[in-house]
Amino acid sequence: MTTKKHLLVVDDDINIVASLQFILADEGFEVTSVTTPEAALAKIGNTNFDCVLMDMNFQQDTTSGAEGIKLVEHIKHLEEQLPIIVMTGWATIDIAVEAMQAGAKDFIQKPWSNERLIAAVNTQLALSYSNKQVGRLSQQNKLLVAAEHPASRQGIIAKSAKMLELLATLEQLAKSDMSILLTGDNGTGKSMLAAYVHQVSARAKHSFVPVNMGAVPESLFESEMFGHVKGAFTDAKDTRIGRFEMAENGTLFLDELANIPLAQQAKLLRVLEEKRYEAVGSSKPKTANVRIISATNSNLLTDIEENRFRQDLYYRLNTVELRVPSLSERVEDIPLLAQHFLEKFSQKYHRPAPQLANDAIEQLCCYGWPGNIRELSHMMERLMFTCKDGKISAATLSLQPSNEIVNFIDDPSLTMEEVEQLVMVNRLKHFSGNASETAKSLGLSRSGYYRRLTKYGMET
Ligand SMILES: Nc1ncnc2c1ncn2[C@@H]1O[C@H](COP(=O)(O)OP(=O)(O)OP(=O)(O)O)[C@@H](O)[C@H]1O
Repeated sequence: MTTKKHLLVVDDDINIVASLQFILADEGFEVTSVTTPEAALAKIGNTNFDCVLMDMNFQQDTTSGAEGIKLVEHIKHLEEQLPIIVMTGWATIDIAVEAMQAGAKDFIQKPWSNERLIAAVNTQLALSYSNKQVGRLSQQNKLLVAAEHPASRQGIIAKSAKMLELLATLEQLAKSDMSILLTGDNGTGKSMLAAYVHQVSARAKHSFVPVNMGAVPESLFESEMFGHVKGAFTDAKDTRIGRFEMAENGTLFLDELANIPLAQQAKLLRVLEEKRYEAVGSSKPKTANVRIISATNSNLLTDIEENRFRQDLYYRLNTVELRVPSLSERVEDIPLLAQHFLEKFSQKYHRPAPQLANDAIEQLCCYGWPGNIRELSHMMERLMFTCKDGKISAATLSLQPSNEIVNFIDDPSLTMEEVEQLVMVNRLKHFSGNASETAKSLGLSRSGYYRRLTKYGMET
Protein backbone atom coordinates (compact mmCIF):
# COMPACT_ATOMS: atom_id res chain seq x y z
CA MET A 1 0.00 0.00 0.00
CA THR A 2 1.47 3.40 -0.97
CA THR A 3 0.82 6.28 1.41
CA LYS A 4 -0.78 9.41 -0.01
CA LYS A 5 1.50 12.38 -0.68
CA HIS A 6 0.71 15.18 1.70
CA LEU A 7 0.45 18.73 0.26
CA LEU A 8 0.21 22.00 2.14
CA VAL A 9 -1.84 24.75 0.49
CA VAL A 10 -1.27 28.32 1.76
CA ASP A 11 -3.67 30.97 0.46
CA ASP A 12 -5.73 33.67 2.16
CA ASP A 13 -8.58 33.34 -0.35
CA ILE A 14 -10.87 30.62 0.95
CA ASN A 15 -12.46 30.10 -2.47
CA ILE A 16 -9.08 29.32 -3.94
CA VAL A 17 -8.27 27.04 -1.01
CA ALA A 18 -11.54 25.15 -1.51
CA SER A 19 -10.98 24.80 -5.22
CA LEU A 20 -7.35 23.61 -4.84
CA GLN A 21 -8.39 21.20 -2.11
CA PHE A 22 -11.02 19.70 -4.42
CA ILE A 23 -8.71 19.33 -7.46
CA LEU A 24 -5.78 17.94 -5.51
CA ALA A 25 -7.83 15.52 -3.40
CA ASP A 26 -9.40 14.28 -6.62
CA GLU A 27 -5.86 13.47 -7.85
CA GLY A 28 -5.29 11.29 -4.78
CA PHE A 29 -3.32 13.76 -2.63
CA GLU A 30 -3.87 14.41 1.05
CA VAL A 31 -4.31 18.17 1.40
CA THR A 32 -3.97 20.44 4.42
CA SER A 33 -4.83 24.11 3.97
CA VAL A 34 -3.98 27.25 5.94
CA THR A 35 -4.67 30.88 5.21
CA THR A 36 -1.70 32.71 6.78
CA PRO A 37 2.10 32.45 6.61
CA GLU A 38 2.23 32.00 10.41
CA ALA A 39 -0.15 29.04 10.31
CA ALA A 40 1.88 27.55 7.43
CA LEU A 41 5.12 27.69 9.44
CA ALA A 42 3.44 26.21 12.50
CA LYS A 43 2.06 23.30 10.43
CA ILE A 44 5.41 22.65 8.74
CA GLY A 45 7.00 22.61 12.19
CA ASN A 46 4.97 19.61 13.30
CA THR A 47 3.85 17.73 10.18
CA ASN A 48 5.67 15.96 7.35
CA PHE A 49 4.64 17.45 4.01
CA ASP A 50 5.80 16.41 0.56
CA CYS A 51 5.19 19.72 -1.24
CA VAL A 52 3.94 23.26 -0.51
CA LEU A 53 1.68 25.18 -2.86
CA MET A 54 1.54 28.83 -1.77
CA ASP A 55 0.22 32.23 -2.62
CA MET A 56 2.71 35.13 -2.79
CA ASN A 57 0.45 37.86 -1.43
CA PHE A 58 -1.45 37.90 1.82
CA GLN A 59 -3.78 40.36 3.44
CA GLN A 60 -1.31 43.00 4.59
CA ASP A 61 0.24 43.70 1.22
CA THR A 62 -1.55 42.46 -1.85
CA THR A 63 0.78 43.04 -4.75
CA SER A 64 4.52 43.09 -4.04
CA GLY A 65 5.01 39.41 -3.25
CA ALA A 66 7.26 40.41 -0.29
CA GLU A 67 5.27 38.34 2.22
CA GLY A 68 5.48 35.33 -0.06
CA ILE A 69 9.27 35.69 -0.49
CA LYS A 70 9.66 35.89 3.29
CA LEU A 71 7.55 32.75 3.70
CA VAL A 72 9.62 30.86 1.10
CA GLU A 73 12.78 31.82 3.00
CA HIS A 74 11.32 30.72 6.33
CA ILE A 75 10.17 27.39 4.92
CA LYS A 76 13.62 26.77 3.40
CA HIS A 77 15.17 27.48 6.76
CA LEU A 78 12.87 25.01 8.50
CA GLU A 79 12.78 22.31 5.88
CA GLU A 80 15.53 22.68 3.30
CA GLN A 81 14.41 19.84 1.06
CA LEU A 82 10.67 20.57 0.97
CA PRO A 83 9.65 21.59 -2.59
CA ILE A 84 7.68 24.85 -2.87
CA ILE A 85 5.50 25.92 -5.78
CA VAL A 86 4.41 29.57 -5.66
CA MET A 87 1.19 30.98 -7.14
CA THR A 88 0.00 34.52 -7.60
CA GLY A 89 -2.67 36.40 -9.43
CA TRP A 90 -0.31 39.33 -9.80
CA ALA A 91 2.28 37.41 -11.69
CA THR A 92 5.21 39.38 -12.81
CA ILE A 93 8.41 37.85 -13.98
CA ASP A 94 10.27 39.72 -11.21
CA ILE A 95 8.30 38.05 -8.40
CA ALA A 96 8.79 34.67 -10.05
CA VAL A 97 12.55 35.17 -10.30
CA GLU A 98 12.77 36.42 -6.72
CA ALA A 99 10.74 33.47 -5.40
CA MET A 100 12.94 30.99 -7.26
CA GLN A 101 16.05 32.73 -5.93
CA ALA A 102 14.67 32.39 -2.43
CA GLY A 103 14.29 28.65 -2.96
CA ALA A 104 10.90 28.00 -4.66
CA LYS A 105 11.05 25.23 -7.23
CA ASP A 106 8.29 26.31 -9.62
CA PHE A 107 5.88 29.13 -10.31
CA ILE A 108 2.23 28.99 -11.37
CA GLN A 109 0.11 31.85 -12.59
CA LYS A 110 -3.48 32.31 -11.45
CA PRO A 111 -5.92 31.55 -12.88
CA TRP A 112 -4.20 28.22 -13.27
CA SER A 113 -4.70 25.38 -15.69
CA ASN A 114 -5.51 22.24 -13.70
CA GLU A 115 -3.34 20.14 -15.95
CA ARG A 116 -0.32 22.39 -15.51
CA LEU A 117 -0.90 22.53 -11.75
CA ILE A 118 -1.03 18.75 -11.34
CA ALA A 119 1.97 18.27 -13.64
CA ALA A 120 3.99 20.81 -11.61
CA VAL A 121 3.13 19.08 -8.32
CA ASN A 122 3.96 15.62 -9.70
CA THR A 123 7.26 16.86 -11.14
CA GLN A 124 8.29 18.34 -7.79
CA LEU A 125 7.33 15.17 -5.92
CA ALA A 126 9.34 13.02 -8.33
CA LEU A 127 12.37 15.35 -8.13
CA SER A 128 12.22 15.48 -4.36
CA TYR A 129 12.03 11.66 -4.16
CA SER A 130 15.05 11.23 -6.41
CA ASN A 131 17.00 13.91 -4.50
CA LYS A 132 16.33 12.02 -1.28
CA GLN A 133 17.45 8.78 -2.91
CA VAL A 134 20.64 10.42 -4.14
CA GLY A 135 21.32 11.83 -0.66
CA ARG A 136 20.70 8.45 0.90
CA LEU A 137 22.91 6.64 -1.59
CA SER A 138 25.79 9.04 -1.34
CA GLN A 139 25.83 8.85 2.47
CA GLN A 140 25.63 5.10 2.20
CA ASN A 141 28.44 4.92 -0.33
CA LYS A 142 30.70 6.74 2.08
CA LEU A 143 29.98 4.08 4.66
CA LEU A 144 30.52 1.26 2.24
CA VAL A 145 33.94 2.39 1.06
CA ALA A 146 35.37 1.12 4.33
CA ALA A 147 33.22 -1.95 4.64
CA GLU A 148 33.33 -5.08 2.58
CA HIS A 149 30.16 -6.99 1.90
CA PRO A 150 29.77 -10.25 0.09
CA ALA A 151 27.88 -10.32 -3.18
CA SER A 152 26.37 -13.73 -2.49
CA ARG A 153 26.86 -16.88 -0.49
CA GLN A 154 29.73 -17.56 -2.87
CA GLY A 155 31.69 -14.92 -0.98
CA ILE A 156 31.18 -16.81 2.27
CA ILE A 157 33.54 -19.74 2.56
CA ALA A 158 32.12 -22.48 4.75
CA LYS A 159 32.32 -26.24 4.74
CA SER A 160 32.17 -27.14 8.42
CA ALA A 161 28.91 -28.53 9.76
CA LYS A 162 28.74 -25.70 12.33
CA MET A 163 28.95 -22.97 9.72
CA LEU A 164 26.63 -24.68 7.25
CA GLU A 165 24.06 -25.03 10.00
CA LEU A 166 24.49 -21.40 11.01
CA LEU A 167 24.08 -20.23 7.40
CA ALA A 168 20.95 -22.34 6.96
CA THR A 169 19.48 -20.88 10.17
CA LEU A 170 20.29 -17.33 9.06
CA GLU A 171 18.69 -17.95 5.67
CA GLN A 172 15.49 -19.07 7.43
CA LEU A 173 15.56 -16.09 9.80
CA ALA A 174 16.17 -13.70 6.93
CA LYS A 175 12.59 -14.37 5.81
CA SER A 176 11.30 -12.88 9.06
CA ASP A 177 11.79 -9.41 10.51
CA MET A 178 13.12 -10.67 13.84
CA SER A 179 15.99 -8.88 15.55
CA ILE A 180 19.12 -10.99 15.44
CA LEU A 181 22.03 -10.72 17.83
CA LEU A 182 25.28 -12.25 16.57
CA THR A 183 27.87 -13.02 19.21
CA GLY A 184 31.37 -14.40 18.75
CA ASP A 185 35.01 -13.40 18.86
CA ASN A 186 36.56 -10.64 16.80
CA GLY A 187 37.08 -11.47 13.15
CA THR A 188 34.76 -14.49 13.04
CA GLY A 189 32.62 -12.99 10.27
CA LYS A 190 29.72 -11.40 12.19
CA SER A 191 29.59 -8.32 9.93
CA MET A 192 29.78 -10.45 6.83
CA LEU A 193 26.93 -12.65 8.05
CA ALA A 194 24.78 -9.65 8.99
CA ALA A 195 25.18 -8.30 5.44
CA TYR A 196 24.32 -11.74 4.11
CA VAL A 197 21.07 -11.91 6.10
CA HIS A 198 20.10 -8.56 4.58
CA GLN A 199 20.92 -9.77 1.08
CA VAL A 200 18.70 -12.82 1.32
CA SER A 201 15.86 -10.96 3.06
CA ALA A 202 12.83 -9.23 1.57
CA ARG A 203 14.54 -5.93 2.44
CA ALA A 204 17.46 -6.60 0.07
CA LYS A 205 16.52 -3.90 -2.43
CA HIS A 206 16.78 -1.30 0.34
CA SER A 207 19.90 -0.35 2.25
CA PHE A 208 22.11 -2.30 4.62
CA VAL A 209 23.55 0.33 6.94
CA PRO A 210 26.31 -0.67 9.35
CA VAL A 211 27.17 1.48 12.38
CA ASN A 212 30.21 0.75 14.50
CA MET A 213 28.88 1.75 17.90
CA GLY A 214 32.41 1.90 19.28
CA ALA A 215 33.32 4.61 16.79
CA VAL A 216 30.40 6.99 17.42
CA PRO A 217 31.38 9.72 19.91
CA GLU A 218 28.82 9.91 22.73
CA SER A 219 28.07 13.58 22.02
CA LEU A 220 27.24 12.83 18.38
CA PHE A 221 25.22 9.67 19.00
CA GLU A 222 21.78 11.18 18.37
CA SER A 223 22.85 13.18 15.36
CA GLU A 224 24.59 10.13 13.86
CA MET A 225 21.65 7.80 14.46
CA PHE A 226 18.66 10.10 13.98
CA GLY A 227 20.11 12.93 11.87
CA HIS A 228 19.93 16.66 12.54
CA VAL A 229 18.39 19.72 10.96
CA LYS A 230 20.42 22.71 9.81
CA GLY A 231 21.28 24.93 12.79
CA ALA A 232 20.38 22.29 15.41
CA PHE A 233 23.78 22.92 17.05
CA THR A 234 26.83 25.04 16.33
CA ASP A 235 28.44 22.68 13.81
CA ALA A 236 25.19 21.69 12.10
CA LYS A 237 25.79 23.68 8.92
CA ASP A 238 23.52 21.45 6.84
CA THR A 239 20.63 19.11 7.40
CA ARG A 240 22.01 15.58 7.69
CA ILE A 241 20.12 12.31 7.61
CA GLY A 242 20.87 9.74 10.28
CA ARG A 243 21.53 6.00 10.05
CA PHE A 244 17.92 5.11 10.83
CA GLU A 245 16.70 7.12 7.86
CA MET A 246 19.40 5.70 5.61
CA ALA A 247 18.27 2.22 6.60
CA GLU A 248 14.54 2.96 6.22
CA ASN A 249 12.85 -0.21 4.84
CA GLY A 250 16.25 -1.93 5.00
CA THR A 251 18.54 -3.27 7.71
CA LEU A 252 20.46 -1.39 10.38
CA PHE A 253 23.51 -3.26 11.64
CA LEU A 254 24.65 -2.23 15.12
CA ASP A 255 28.21 -3.51 15.34
CA GLU A 256 30.18 -3.52 18.65
CA LEU A 257 26.84 -3.22 20.43
CA ALA A 258 28.29 -3.36 23.94
CA ASN A 259 30.05 -0.04 23.35
CA ILE A 260 26.87 2.06 23.42
CA PRO A 261 27.03 4.32 26.51
CA LEU A 262 24.17 3.71 28.99
CA ALA A 263 22.47 7.08 28.42
CA GLN A 264 22.37 6.43 24.68
CA GLN A 265 21.05 2.91 25.21
CA ALA A 266 17.87 4.46 26.64
CA LYS A 267 17.44 6.61 23.52
CA LEU A 268 17.95 3.66 21.23
CA LEU A 269 15.50 1.54 23.22
CA ARG A 270 12.82 4.24 22.93
CA VAL A 271 13.14 4.31 19.15
CA LEU A 272 13.05 0.54 18.88
CA GLU A 273 9.95 0.39 21.05
CA GLU A 274 8.04 3.26 19.47
CA LYS A 275 9.41 2.78 15.95
CA ARG A 276 9.55 6.57 15.70
CA TYR A 277 12.22 9.19 16.27
CA GLU A 278 12.98 12.85 15.71
CA ALA A 279 16.06 14.38 14.11
CA VAL A 280 18.08 16.58 16.48
CA GLY A 281 16.57 20.08 16.39
CA SER A 282 13.24 18.94 14.97
CA SER A 283 10.02 17.98 16.67
CA LYS A 284 8.67 16.14 13.68
CA PRO A 285 8.42 12.40 14.17
CA LYS A 286 9.84 10.10 11.50
CA THR A 287 8.97 6.44 11.18
CA ALA A 288 11.60 3.77 11.76
CA ASN A 289 10.84 0.75 9.63
CA VAL A 290 14.16 -1.05 9.95
CA ARG A 291 15.28 -4.57 10.69
CA ILE A 292 17.93 -4.61 13.40
CA ILE A 293 20.87 -6.96 13.42
CA SER A 294 23.45 -6.40 16.13
CA ALA A 295 26.80 -7.95 16.95
CA THR A 296 29.13 -8.10 19.90
CA ASN A 297 32.16 -9.97 21.12
CA SER A 298 31.32 -9.01 24.67
CA ASN A 299 29.40 -11.13 27.18
CA LEU A 300 26.26 -9.02 27.44
CA LEU A 301 24.91 -11.01 30.40
CA THR A 302 27.98 -9.99 32.41
CA ASP A 303 27.61 -6.43 31.11
CA ILE A 304 23.99 -6.45 32.33
CA GLU A 305 24.98 -7.82 35.75
CA GLU A 306 27.62 -5.12 36.08
CA ASN A 307 25.16 -2.40 34.98
CA ARG A 308 26.97 -1.56 31.75
CA PHE A 309 24.15 -2.75 29.51
CA ARG A 310 20.38 -2.39 29.83
CA GLN A 311 18.55 -5.65 30.18
CA ASP A 312 15.43 -4.31 28.41
CA LEU A 313 17.54 -3.28 25.40
CA TYR A 314 19.19 -6.70 25.35
CA TYR A 315 15.78 -8.41 25.22
CA ARG A 316 14.67 -6.05 22.47
CA LEU A 317 17.70 -6.95 20.34
CA ASN A 318 18.11 -10.66 20.94
CA THR A 319 14.84 -12.12 19.65
CA VAL A 320 17.26 -14.64 18.19
CA GLU A 321 20.82 -14.90 19.50
CA LEU A 322 23.36 -16.86 17.49
CA ARG A 323 27.00 -17.48 18.21
CA VAL A 324 29.44 -17.42 15.30
CA PRO A 325 32.05 -20.10 16.03
CA SER A 326 35.71 -19.18 16.33
CA LEU A 327 37.95 -20.37 13.53
CA SER A 328 39.62 -22.96 15.80
CA GLU A 329 36.20 -24.60 16.19
CA ARG A 330 35.83 -25.09 12.44
CA VAL A 331 39.17 -26.46 11.40
CA GLU A 332 37.68 -27.91 8.18
CA ASP A 333 37.16 -24.37 6.89
CA ILE A 334 40.80 -23.30 7.34
CA PRO A 335 42.34 -24.78 4.14
CA LEU A 336 39.47 -23.45 2.02
CA LEU A 337 39.64 -20.00 3.58
CA ALA A 338 43.43 -19.85 3.20
CA GLN A 339 43.12 -20.77 -0.48
CA HIS A 340 40.27 -18.26 -0.93
CA PHE A 341 42.35 -15.41 0.50
CA LEU A 342 45.42 -16.33 -1.58
CA GLU A 343 43.30 -16.15 -4.72
CA LYS A 344 41.66 -12.93 -3.63
CA PHE A 345 45.01 -11.22 -2.97
CA SER A 346 46.50 -12.67 -6.12
CA GLN A 347 43.81 -10.80 -8.06
CA LYS A 348 44.20 -7.67 -5.99
CA TYR A 349 47.98 -7.46 -6.43
CA HIS A 350 48.15 -9.02 -9.91
CA ARG A 351 50.60 -11.66 -8.66
CA PRO A 352 50.35 -15.44 -9.01
CA ALA A 353 48.82 -17.15 -5.97
CA PRO A 354 51.49 -19.07 -3.99
CA GLN A 355 51.00 -22.81 -3.49
CA LEU A 356 50.23 -24.03 0.02
CA ALA A 357 52.31 -27.11 0.82
CA ASN A 358 50.63 -29.93 2.75
CA ASP A 359 52.75 -29.37 5.84
CA ALA A 360 51.73 -25.68 5.77
CA ILE A 361 48.03 -26.60 5.62
CA GLU A 362 48.54 -28.92 8.55
CA GLN A 363 50.19 -26.15 10.52
CA LEU A 364 47.41 -23.69 9.68
CA CYS A 365 44.89 -26.24 10.96
CA CYS A 366 46.72 -26.74 14.27
CA TYR A 367 47.21 -23.05 14.99
CA GLY A 368 44.80 -21.37 17.46
CA TRP A 369 43.81 -18.24 15.40
CA PRO A 370 43.11 -15.76 18.20
CA GLY A 371 42.32 -13.14 15.53
CA ASN A 372 40.14 -15.64 13.64
CA ILE A 373 39.42 -15.14 9.93
CA ARG A 374 40.75 -11.58 9.90
CA GLU A 375 44.12 -12.89 11.16
CA LEU A 376 44.13 -15.63 8.51
CA SER A 377 43.31 -13.10 5.80
CA HIS A 378 46.11 -10.75 6.91
CA MET A 379 48.57 -13.62 7.08
CA MET A 380 47.74 -14.72 3.52
CA GLU A 381 48.07 -11.14 2.30
CA ARG A 382 51.54 -10.87 3.84
CA LEU A 383 52.59 -14.22 2.39
CA MET A 384 51.85 -12.96 -1.13
CA PHE A 385 55.02 -10.90 -0.73
CA THR A 386 57.13 -12.84 1.73
CA CYS A 387 56.98 -16.45 0.54
CA LYS A 388 59.84 -17.82 -1.58
CA ASP A 389 59.53 -19.46 -5.03
CA GLY A 390 55.76 -19.17 -4.95
CA LYS A 391 55.49 -21.84 -2.24
CA ILE A 392 54.27 -21.63 1.34
CA SER A 393 55.72 -24.36 3.55
CA ALA A 394 55.45 -25.05 7.28
CA ALA A 395 58.93 -23.54 7.65
CA THR A 396 57.73 -20.28 6.03
CA LEU A 397 54.80 -20.09 8.42
CA SER A 398 56.50 -21.32 11.56
CA LEU A 399 53.30 -21.16 13.62
CA GLN A 400 53.11 -22.60 17.11
CA PRO A 401 50.29 -25.12 17.43
CA SER A 402 47.63 -23.96 19.83
CA ASN A 403 47.29 -25.70 23.14
CA GLU A 404 43.59 -25.63 22.57
CA ILE A 405 43.87 -27.94 19.60
CA VAL A 406 46.51 -30.15 21.11
CA ASN A 407 44.41 -30.47 24.23
CA PHE A 408 40.96 -30.63 22.71
CA ILE A 409 40.56 -34.18 23.96
CA ASP A 410 40.43 -32.79 27.51
CA ASP A 411 37.85 -30.13 26.64
CA PRO A 412 34.93 -30.95 28.97
CA SER A 413 32.44 -29.21 26.66
CA LEU A 414 33.01 -31.69 23.80
CA THR A 415 31.04 -34.89 23.38
CA MET A 416 32.69 -38.17 22.44
CA GLU A 417 31.43 -37.75 18.86
CA GLU A 418 32.86 -34.23 18.61
CA VAL A 419 36.23 -35.44 19.88
CA GLU A 420 36.13 -38.29 17.37
CA GLN A 421 35.34 -35.88 14.58
CA LEU A 422 38.21 -33.57 15.54
CA VAL A 423 40.60 -36.53 15.70
CA MET A 424 39.48 -37.57 12.21
CA VAL A 425 39.96 -34.05 10.85
CA ASN A 426 43.39 -33.61 12.35
CA ARG A 427 44.60 -37.06 11.42
CA LEU A 428 43.45 -36.60 7.83
CA LYS A 429 45.33 -33.30 7.75
CA HIS A 430 48.38 -35.05 9.12
CA PHE A 431 48.30 -37.60 6.30
CA SER A 432 47.46 -34.95 3.72
CA GLY A 433 44.09 -36.48 2.99
CA ASN A 434 45.48 -40.00 2.40
CA ALA A 435 42.57 -42.29 3.36
CA SER A 436 44.37 -45.60 3.85
CA GLU A 437 47.16 -44.09 5.98
CA THR A 438 44.59 -42.19 8.08
CA ALA A 439 42.44 -45.30 8.59
CA LYS A 440 45.51 -47.40 9.45
CA SER A 441 46.85 -44.91 11.99
CA LEU A 442 43.46 -44.84 13.75
CA GLY A 443 43.17 -48.63 13.74
CA LEU A 444 40.06 -48.49 11.57
CA SER A 445 38.99 -50.79 8.76
CA ARG A 446 38.35 -49.03 5.45
CA SER A 447 34.60 -49.49 5.89
CA GLY A 448 34.75 -48.23 9.50
CA TYR A 449 36.72 -45.24 8.30
CA TYR A 450 34.28 -44.37 5.48
CA ARG A 451 31.29 -44.90 7.79
CA ARG A 452 32.70 -42.21 10.07
CA LEU A 453 33.45 -39.86 7.16
CA THR A 454 29.80 -40.12 6.10
CA LYS A 455 28.56 -39.72 9.68
CA TYR A 456 30.46 -36.45 10.08
CA GLY A 457 29.73 -35.14 6.59
CA MET A 458 33.43 -35.24 5.61
CA GLU A 459 33.18 -37.27 2.40
CA THR A 460 34.43 -34.56 0.04
N1 LIG B 1 33.21 -17.33 5.96
C1 LIG B 1 33.96 -16.38 5.41
N2 LIG B 1 34.37 -16.49 4.14
C2 LIG B 1 35.17 -15.53 3.60
N3 LIG B 1 35.60 -14.44 4.24
C3 LIG B 1 35.20 -14.27 5.50
C4 LIG B 1 34.35 -15.22 6.16
N4 LIG B 1 34.12 -14.78 7.42
C5 LIG B 1 34.77 -13.62 7.55
N5 LIG B 1 35.43 -13.31 6.41
C6 LIG B 1 36.28 -12.13 6.19
O1 LIG B 1 37.05 -11.97 7.38
C7 LIG B 1 37.15 -10.60 7.75
C8 LIG B 1 36.57 -10.38 9.15
O2 LIG B 1 35.16 -10.64 9.11
P1 LIG B 1 34.10 -9.67 9.83
O3 LIG B 1 34.56 -8.24 9.78
O4 LIG B 1 32.77 -9.99 9.26
O5 LIG B 1 34.23 -10.21 11.32
P2 LIG B 1 33.54 -9.66 12.66
O6 LIG B 1 33.20 -10.85 13.46
O7 LIG B 1 32.44 -8.74 12.29
O8 LIG B 1 34.74 -8.89 13.32
P3 LIG B 1 34.68 -7.78 14.50
O9 LIG B 1 34.04 -8.43 15.68
O10 LIG B 1 36.14 -7.47 14.73
O11 LIG B 1 33.89 -6.62 13.95
C9 LIG B 1 36.40 -9.82 6.69
O12 LIG B 1 37.35 -9.38 5.73
C10 LIG B 1 35.48 -10.85 6.06
O13 LIG B 1 35.20 -10.54 4.72
